Amino acid sequence: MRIDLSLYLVTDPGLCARHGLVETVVAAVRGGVTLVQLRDKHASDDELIDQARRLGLALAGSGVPLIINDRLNVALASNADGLHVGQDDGDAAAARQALGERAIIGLSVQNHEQMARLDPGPLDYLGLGPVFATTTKRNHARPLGFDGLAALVAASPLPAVAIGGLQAEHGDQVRAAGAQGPAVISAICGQADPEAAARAFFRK
Ligand SMILES: Cc1ncc(COP(=O)(O)OP(=O)(O)O)c(N)n1
Ligand SMILES: Cc1nc(C(=O)O)sc1CCOP(=O)(O)O
Ligand SMILES: [Mg+2]
Repeated sequence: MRIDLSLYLVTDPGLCARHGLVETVVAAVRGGVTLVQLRDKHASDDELIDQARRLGLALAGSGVPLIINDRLNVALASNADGLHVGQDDGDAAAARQALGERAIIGLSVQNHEQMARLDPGPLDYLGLGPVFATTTKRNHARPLGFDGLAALVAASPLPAVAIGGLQAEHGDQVRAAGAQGPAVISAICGQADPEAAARAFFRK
Protein backbone atom coordinates (compact mmCIF):
# COMPACT_ATOMS: atom_id res chain seq x y z
CA MET A 1 0.00 0.00 0.00
CA ARG A 2 1.28 3.47 -0.83
CA ILE A 3 1.20 5.60 2.32
CA ASP A 4 0.53 9.31 2.09
CA LEU A 5 2.72 11.00 4.71
CA SER A 6 1.88 14.57 3.65
CA LEU A 7 0.30 15.58 6.97
CA TYR A 8 0.35 13.18 9.91
CA LEU A 9 -1.87 13.95 12.91
CA VAL A 10 -0.90 12.46 16.27
CA THR A 11 -3.61 12.78 18.91
CA ASP A 12 -3.27 13.90 22.53
CA PRO A 13 -6.07 13.32 25.05
CA GLY A 14 -5.69 16.67 26.80
CA LEU A 15 -5.47 18.77 23.65
CA CYS A 16 -8.22 16.85 21.83
CA ALA A 17 -10.57 17.26 24.80
CA ARG A 18 -11.38 20.75 23.61
CA HIS A 19 -13.57 19.38 20.77
CA GLY A 20 -13.56 15.66 21.54
CA LEU A 21 -11.23 13.04 20.07
CA VAL A 22 -13.40 11.88 17.17
CA GLU A 23 -14.62 15.39 16.31
CA THR A 24 -11.05 16.72 16.28
CA VAL A 25 -9.81 13.95 14.03
CA VAL A 26 -12.73 14.14 11.61
CA ALA A 27 -12.32 17.91 11.31
CA ALA A 28 -8.56 17.56 10.78
CA VAL A 29 -9.15 14.97 8.04
CA ARG A 30 -11.55 17.40 6.34
CA GLY A 31 -8.67 19.88 6.49
CA GLY A 32 -6.29 17.50 4.71
CA VAL A 33 -4.68 15.21 7.30
CA THR A 34 -3.53 12.04 5.53
CA LEU A 35 -2.62 9.73 8.43
CA VAL A 36 -3.80 9.59 12.06
CA GLN A 37 -2.02 8.14 15.09
CA LEU A 38 -3.93 7.46 18.31
CA ARG A 39 -1.55 8.34 21.16
CA ASP A 40 -2.57 8.32 24.80
CA LYS A 41 0.12 7.34 27.27
CA HIS A 42 -2.24 6.96 30.23
CA ALA A 43 -5.41 5.27 28.96
CA SER A 44 -5.96 1.63 29.85
CA ASP A 45 -5.80 -0.90 27.02
CA ASP A 46 -9.59 -1.25 27.09
CA GLU A 47 -10.09 2.51 26.90
CA LEU A 48 -7.65 2.77 24.02
CA ILE A 49 -9.27 -0.12 22.16
CA ASP A 50 -12.64 1.63 22.52
CA GLN A 51 -11.19 4.92 21.25
CA ALA A 52 -9.48 3.14 18.35
CA ARG A 53 -12.69 1.40 17.33
CA ARG A 54 -14.62 4.67 17.41
CA LEU A 55 -11.91 6.42 15.39
CA GLY A 56 -11.78 3.52 12.95
CA LEU A 57 -15.52 3.85 12.32
CA ALA A 58 -15.23 7.63 11.90
CA LEU A 59 -12.37 7.21 9.39
CA ALA A 60 -13.98 4.37 7.43
CA GLY A 61 -14.17 5.24 3.75
CA SER A 62 -11.93 8.31 4.13
CA GLY A 63 -8.80 6.54 2.91
CA VAL A 64 -6.97 7.88 5.97
CA PRO A 65 -5.29 5.06 7.94
CA LEU A 66 -5.41 4.80 11.73
CA ILE A 67 -2.12 3.97 13.44
CA ILE A 68 -1.81 3.04 17.13
CA ASN A 69 1.01 4.44 19.25
CA ASP A 70 3.15 1.91 21.15
CA ARG A 71 0.65 -0.87 21.87
CA LEU A 72 0.57 -3.86 19.53
CA ASN A 73 -2.22 -5.52 21.52
CA VAL A 74 -4.44 -2.47 20.99
CA ALA A 75 -3.66 -2.37 17.26
CA LEU A 76 -4.61 -6.04 16.99
CA ALA A 77 -7.77 -5.83 19.10
CA SER A 78 -9.07 -2.74 17.31
CA ASN A 79 -8.16 -3.93 13.81
CA ALA A 80 -6.27 -0.68 13.25
CA ASP A 81 -4.27 -0.07 10.09
CA GLY A 82 -0.91 -0.01 11.81
CA LEU A 83 1.42 0.67 14.72
CA HIS A 84 4.03 3.32 15.54
CA VAL A 85 6.83 2.20 17.86
CA GLY A 86 9.70 4.05 19.47
CA GLN A 87 13.16 2.74 20.18
CA ASP A 88 12.01 1.13 23.44
CA ASP A 89 8.51 0.06 22.46
CA GLY A 90 9.19 -3.47 21.34
CA ASP A 91 10.23 -5.31 18.27
CA ALA A 92 9.04 -4.02 14.88
CA ALA A 93 9.66 -7.44 13.32
CA ALA A 94 7.35 -9.06 15.86
CA ALA A 95 4.77 -6.36 15.15
CA ARG A 96 4.99 -7.09 11.42
CA GLN A 97 4.59 -10.79 12.09
CA ALA A 98 1.52 -10.16 14.23
CA LEU A 99 -0.13 -7.45 12.12
CA GLY A 100 0.59 -8.84 8.67
CA GLU A 101 1.95 -7.50 5.41
CA ARG A 102 -0.78 -4.90 4.84
CA ALA A 103 -0.24 -3.11 8.17
CA ILE A 104 1.61 0.21 8.29
CA ILE A 105 4.50 0.13 10.75
CA GLY A 106 6.54 3.18 11.73
CA LEU A 107 9.58 3.66 13.95
CA SER A 108 10.90 6.78 15.73
CA VAL A 109 14.52 7.73 15.11
CA GLN A 110 16.26 10.54 16.98
CA ASN A 111 19.89 10.25 15.91
CA HIS A 112 22.39 8.70 13.51
CA GLU A 113 23.30 5.82 15.82
CA GLN A 114 19.68 4.66 15.81
CA MET A 115 19.49 5.16 12.04
CA ALA A 116 22.64 3.12 11.44
CA ARG A 117 21.41 0.10 13.39
CA LEU A 118 17.77 -0.04 12.28
CA ASP A 119 16.44 -2.88 10.16
CA PRO A 120 14.14 -1.35 7.53
CA GLY A 121 12.70 -4.77 6.65
CA PRO A 122 9.56 -4.70 8.79
CA LEU A 123 9.07 -0.92 8.54
CA ASP A 124 7.13 1.41 6.22
CA TYR A 125 8.25 4.83 7.46
CA LEU A 126 10.30 6.64 10.10
CA GLY A 127 9.32 9.48 12.44
CA LEU A 128 12.34 11.79 12.86
CA GLY A 129 12.55 14.26 15.69
CA PRO A 130 12.23 16.34 17.53
CA VAL A 131 12.91 19.11 15.04
CA PHE A 132 12.27 21.67 17.78
CA ALA A 133 11.84 21.49 21.53
CA THR A 134 8.22 20.84 22.41
CA THR A 135 6.21 20.80 25.61
CA THR A 136 3.89 18.13 24.20
CA LYS A 137 6.33 15.27 24.82
CA ARG A 138 8.20 14.87 28.08
CA ASN A 139 11.90 14.02 28.04
CA HIS A 140 12.25 14.33 24.31
CA ALA A 141 15.64 13.96 22.66
CA ARG A 142 17.89 16.83 21.62
CA PRO A 143 16.26 18.95 18.88
CA LEU A 144 17.64 18.36 15.38
CA GLY A 145 16.79 21.66 13.70
CA PHE A 146 16.23 21.54 9.95
CA ASP A 147 19.91 20.87 9.15
CA GLY A 148 19.96 17.91 11.53
CA LEU A 149 16.67 16.70 10.06
CA ALA A 150 18.09 16.89 6.52
CA ALA A 151 21.15 14.88 7.56
CA LEU A 152 18.98 12.17 9.15
CA VAL A 153 16.65 12.03 6.13
CA ALA A 154 19.69 11.65 3.86
CA ALA A 155 20.74 8.61 5.88
CA SER A 156 17.25 7.08 5.95
CA PRO A 157 16.44 3.95 3.95
CA LEU A 158 12.72 4.71 4.31
CA PRO A 159 10.33 7.61 3.73
CA ALA A 160 10.16 9.81 6.79
CA VAL A 161 8.00 12.36 8.57
CA ALA A 162 9.40 15.07 10.83
CA ILE A 163 7.95 15.69 14.31
CA GLY A 164 8.38 18.03 17.24
CA GLY A 165 7.35 21.67 17.57
CA LEU A 166 6.21 21.98 13.96
CA GLN A 167 3.71 24.61 12.86
CA ALA A 168 1.91 25.23 9.57
CA GLU A 169 4.60 27.62 8.34
CA HIS A 170 7.26 24.88 8.62
CA GLY A 171 5.80 22.65 5.88
CA ASP A 172 8.12 23.90 3.16
CA GLN A 173 11.23 23.53 5.33
CA VAL A 174 10.22 20.01 6.34
CA ARG A 175 9.85 19.00 2.69
CA ALA A 176 13.02 20.86 1.69
CA ALA A 177 14.87 18.75 4.27
CA GLY A 178 13.64 15.68 2.39
CA ALA A 179 10.87 14.50 4.72
CA GLN A 180 7.51 13.60 3.21
CA GLY A 181 5.67 15.88 5.60
CA PRO A 182 5.17 17.08 9.17
CA ALA A 183 3.68 15.04 12.01
CA VAL A 184 1.96 17.29 14.54
CA ILE A 185 -0.02 17.29 17.74
CA SER A 186 -0.56 20.76 19.20
CA ALA A 187 -0.61 22.65 15.89
CA ILE A 188 -3.89 20.88 15.10
CA CYS A 189 -5.30 19.20 18.23
CA GLY A 190 -5.01 22.22 20.47
CA GLN A 191 -6.53 24.68 18.03
CA ALA A 192 -9.91 26.39 18.07
CA ASP A 193 -10.60 25.15 14.52
CA PRO A 194 -8.73 21.88 13.81
CA GLU A 195 -9.99 21.78 10.20
CA ALA A 196 -8.60 25.25 9.45
CA ALA A 197 -5.43 24.40 11.36
CA ALA A 198 -4.87 21.35 9.16
CA ARG A 199 -5.71 23.29 6.00
CA ALA A 200 -3.11 25.91 6.92
CA PHE A 201 -0.37 23.32 6.35
CA PHE A 202 -1.25 23.29 2.64
CA ARG A 203 -1.55 27.05 2.19
CA LYS A 204 1.02 28.52 -0.19
C1 LIG B 1 5.18 9.98 13.68
C2 LIG B 1 5.79 9.81 15.02
N1 LIG B 1 7.11 10.03 15.17
C3 LIG B 1 7.68 9.89 16.37
C4 LIG B 1 6.92 9.53 17.47
C5 LIG B 1 7.54 9.34 18.83
O1 LIG B 1 7.49 7.98 19.23
P1 LIG B 1 8.22 7.53 20.59
O2 LIG B 1 9.63 7.93 20.51
O3 LIG B 1 7.91 6.11 20.79
O4 LIG B 1 7.51 8.41 21.70
P2 LIG B 1 5.99 8.34 22.16
O5 LIG B 1 5.15 8.94 21.09
O6 LIG B 1 5.63 6.89 22.35
O7 LIG B 1 5.95 9.12 23.43
C6 LIG B 1 5.56 9.32 17.27
N2 LIG B 1 4.74 8.95 18.28
N3 LIG B 1 5.01 9.46 16.05
C1 LIG C 1 5.05 12.53 20.09
C2 LIG C 1 6.31 13.24 19.82
N1 LIG C 1 7.45 12.57 19.46
C3 LIG C 1 8.48 13.39 19.29
C4 LIG C 1 9.83 12.92 18.93
O1 LIG C 1 10.74 13.75 18.85
O2 LIG C 1 9.97 11.73 18.72
S1 LIG C 1 8.09 15.01 19.55
C5 LIG C 1 6.50 14.61 19.90
C6 LIG C 1 5.46 15.62 20.26
C7 LIG C 1 5.00 16.43 19.07
O3 LIG C 1 4.03 17.32 19.50
P1 LIG C 1 3.94 18.81 18.94
O4 LIG C 1 3.58 18.69 17.50
O5 LIG C 1 2.82 19.40 19.75
O6 LIG C 1 5.24 19.47 19.20
MG1 LIG D 1 6.49 5.18 21.80
